[in-house]
Amino acid sequence: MARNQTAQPVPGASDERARSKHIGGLGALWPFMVPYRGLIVASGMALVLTACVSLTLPLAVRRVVDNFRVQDGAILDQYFIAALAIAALLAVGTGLRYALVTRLGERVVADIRMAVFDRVIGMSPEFFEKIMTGEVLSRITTDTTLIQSVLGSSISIALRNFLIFFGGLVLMLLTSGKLTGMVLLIVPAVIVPILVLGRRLRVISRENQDWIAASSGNASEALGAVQTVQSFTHEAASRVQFAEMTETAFEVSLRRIRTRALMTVIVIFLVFTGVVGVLWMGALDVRMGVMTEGALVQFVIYSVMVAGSVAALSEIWGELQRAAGATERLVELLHSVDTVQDPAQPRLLPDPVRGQITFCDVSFRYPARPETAALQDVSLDIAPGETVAFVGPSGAGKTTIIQLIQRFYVPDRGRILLDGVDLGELTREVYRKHIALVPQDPVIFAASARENIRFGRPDASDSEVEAAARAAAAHEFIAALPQGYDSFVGERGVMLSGGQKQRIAIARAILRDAPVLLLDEATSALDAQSERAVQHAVDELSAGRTTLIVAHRLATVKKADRIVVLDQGRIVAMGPHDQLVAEDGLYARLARLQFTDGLAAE
Ligand SMILES: Nc1ncnc2c1ncn2[C@@H]1O[C@H](COP(=O)(O)OP(=O)(O)OP(=O)(O)O)[C@@H](O)[C@H]1O
Repeated sequence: MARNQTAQPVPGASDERARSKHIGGLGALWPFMVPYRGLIVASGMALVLTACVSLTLPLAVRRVVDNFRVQDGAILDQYFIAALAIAALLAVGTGLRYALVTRLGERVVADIRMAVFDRVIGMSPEFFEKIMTGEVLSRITTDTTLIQSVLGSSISIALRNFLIFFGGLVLMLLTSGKLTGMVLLIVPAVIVPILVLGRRLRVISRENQDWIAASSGNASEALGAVQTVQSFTHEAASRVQFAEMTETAFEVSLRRIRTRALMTVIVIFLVFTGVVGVLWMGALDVRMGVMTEGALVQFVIYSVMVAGSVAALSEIWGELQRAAGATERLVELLHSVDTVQDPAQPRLLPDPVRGQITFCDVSFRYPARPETAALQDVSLDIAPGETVAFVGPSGAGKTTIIQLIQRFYVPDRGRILLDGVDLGELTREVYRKHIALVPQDPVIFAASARENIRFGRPDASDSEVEAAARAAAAHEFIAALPQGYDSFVGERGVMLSGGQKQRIAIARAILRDAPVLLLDEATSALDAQSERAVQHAVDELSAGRTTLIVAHRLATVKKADRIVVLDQGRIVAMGPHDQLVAEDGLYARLARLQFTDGLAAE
């Protein structure tokens, strides 16, 4: 499979992505958080409360230890009760913080998901030429999940650990300046190997993930096309490819395991040596009466808390960076500018819309192919109710005409008018209500037959849906499905034949009941019976509407009021079938070659 090459991880590519992630990128989340100020303040308060409470716990422990040998047991009881009260406060505060912060994370991420989808669903096709739908989906799901975990926990954990780190350090100093000094001397000895090995570990982990992603990409491609793989007996090769990538991922993870193990040995050894050293010094101080046992215990607890907060912060830092990158990517989507814009002050269409379509000197190049003109100086006036068939060799610009009429792109020069109003002066939503499209490859959604037809007009009643299906010659086969109109037709309509899908698409367009009909005929030949059924449905649909057909069938072309012959983006001939055949130009040649039922049979 040729895609294999692209599936290979590019060394350093993800590093590059990671490095560009400045944690400041998270600032872009702020506008999404502002509406929930109350929640933020409440979470902040719960957070500060729990941090302060946990810092007081060692103080209570110290009192308990120092009063072990006091005769009056009531004092000891008091300190234990105080410790219990602190623990209860800590428990409630932590639960509250969790509930508030998680809710904030979920809410903000739901808002971001909706904002991104709202933006993307309205973008014109040029946007999707530059970005793959898979990428948009991964941004909406994976990137927002990262943000969710950051907002819903990491940020609050980071803040709490900041508080505990500084608070704990100050309290350590107050407990024993000498021992704190010792700890501060030991810290660099532990931190340096963690930093060095940690960096190596990150690089290896990323490489490992790249390989896993590549191997699953490879597997999903092979499984997605499993029938093709089996038809070409490519299973063995696919197995080898997948095994190689998986083994490589395993070898990389072995390197990760070795580095991690080494790091664990070094860190545990250094940390415990340090702890033993400090305790030793502390014990000497206690023996000499410079320090009480309780103070030593208090000091040890603070050191553990401070060390724990440093470890937590170092872990969370990477997550914050990843989330910052994710935020940047989402914000990029949110701020992407659409090449097609609606006017600030749109005009209205005359009521009722008659369906006159006019092309005035239209020239157009696709933004992705600026060197070739897809349409050049096209002028054409289509009367209300007229049926016009567009024919021409492949790449002549037929589909481009249909795209421009839907205003998926804006012409470089010239104007396109509906009932005398320039499309640029209308909002796309208003204007497209007057258009019904039957695409070449009918899109069927993973829903019931009824819902698929109702897509044409969501407020249509069941009887209107059925009437449309009858007119499209689709009623009979739908009624024969196991659950009739409620039958699920499978993802992309896999449970339907080509002709059935087309008739559903036609029923959808009939239901839409728009004055302008755009029909991109399917190129693939249907059997004679389906062909007749589809043809009948098309006749029913186009009656009384302005109809533009990209035609591939002789029957369609012959029925059209007018045939427009396109070649290399220009109109080269125009007229009814007989006249064009008599002229013996491109049309006559095309007709002989292209139309499946051929002129020879005439
Ligand atoms: N999205 C696009 N980006 C860049 N170029 C495009 C795009 N879509 C079409 N083209 C180019 O524009 C020209 C006209 O294409 P168009 O799809 O209108 O042809 P067509 O007459 O419908 O052909 P066919 O009968 O094969 O469908 C072709 O040269 C094509 O390669």
